[in-house]
Amino acid sequence: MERVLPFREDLKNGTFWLLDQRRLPFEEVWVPVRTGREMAEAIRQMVVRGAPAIGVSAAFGLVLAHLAGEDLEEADRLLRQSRPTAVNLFYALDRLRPFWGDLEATLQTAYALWHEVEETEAAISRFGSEVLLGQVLTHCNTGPLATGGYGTALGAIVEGFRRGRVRHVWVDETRPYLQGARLTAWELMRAGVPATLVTDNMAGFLMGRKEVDAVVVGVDRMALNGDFANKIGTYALAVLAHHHGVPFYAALPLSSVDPNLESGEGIPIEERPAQEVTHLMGRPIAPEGFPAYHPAFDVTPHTLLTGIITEKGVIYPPFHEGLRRALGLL
Ligand SMILES: CSC[C@@H](O)[C@@H](O)C(=O)COP(=O)(O)O
Repeated sequence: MERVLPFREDLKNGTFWLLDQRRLPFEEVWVPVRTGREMAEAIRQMVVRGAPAIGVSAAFGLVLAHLAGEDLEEADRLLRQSRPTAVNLFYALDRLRPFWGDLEATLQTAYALWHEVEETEAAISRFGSEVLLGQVLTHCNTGPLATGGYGTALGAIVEGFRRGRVRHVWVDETRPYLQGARLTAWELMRAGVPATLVTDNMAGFLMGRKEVDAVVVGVDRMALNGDFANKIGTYALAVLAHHHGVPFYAALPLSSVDPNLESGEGIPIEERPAQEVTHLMGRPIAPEGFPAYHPAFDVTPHTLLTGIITEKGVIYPPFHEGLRRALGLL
């Protein structure tokens, strides 16, 4: 089954198209983006989301700013402010900065970033498929829609199914934004992988019944010691897995590691509008005006991790050493 990518380029017409992920799986609507400012707004509003996809989109956002004759410093600033947690956004913009004076080089770097997403995720899928077996539980959405490539955690799951290792997937609905119910379920259905949707609070029940052989999730930003930020709810899942002795893996490209952070304490956590908690798909589910809190990510300490699946292989403890070696810092 062909994967659906979150974007397609039409730069000769000055346009980068985004598949509006807010409307999936009900409607497939493509949104044209023509400036860096528009791209920053699309990222903020989660038309496109998922750490690697945000990185590639931001890179093309800067290309659009170039083409549209915008002030690049301003476009770069707006893009950097769009979403704070996924480090891929900053990684991509940092990679482009040296080439600002040269449109062709900026463009080639944006394509290179996209190509690297594909290459690294093919490897992550391969390495990840080798450690997954039986029934796997995943959280949020980490498939092609979240990356522009094959996916990280979901890439490993789909490859594991193709190799006859993964038998069935438990899909966390992922409150409050429902990336699991809306996007992961859609992608697994298209890929023909047997899967069942559960609400986030069912994981403990399933683990208690020995219905989960492994948990695998994606990453928005990992520190050098292996602590990592991912979609809110990941930490609770890791604690449950630890309690039940269920292996817990994080899958990521090494570009999602922030080489400036020694531990997870310094990871900025995005706070999103309370309305995303008080409303479900635009409909209220709480008394009008009732306060709500919406941290969009949480930080899982590395002590709860079994292994880190990267494009260079699976890293096991001690993570600080393995990560530094993989990054070429040792
Ligand atoms: C391969 S995507 C990894 C993460 O970006 C993913 O798990 C996640 O948390 C996405 O959050 P989102 O808020 O939908 O951008």
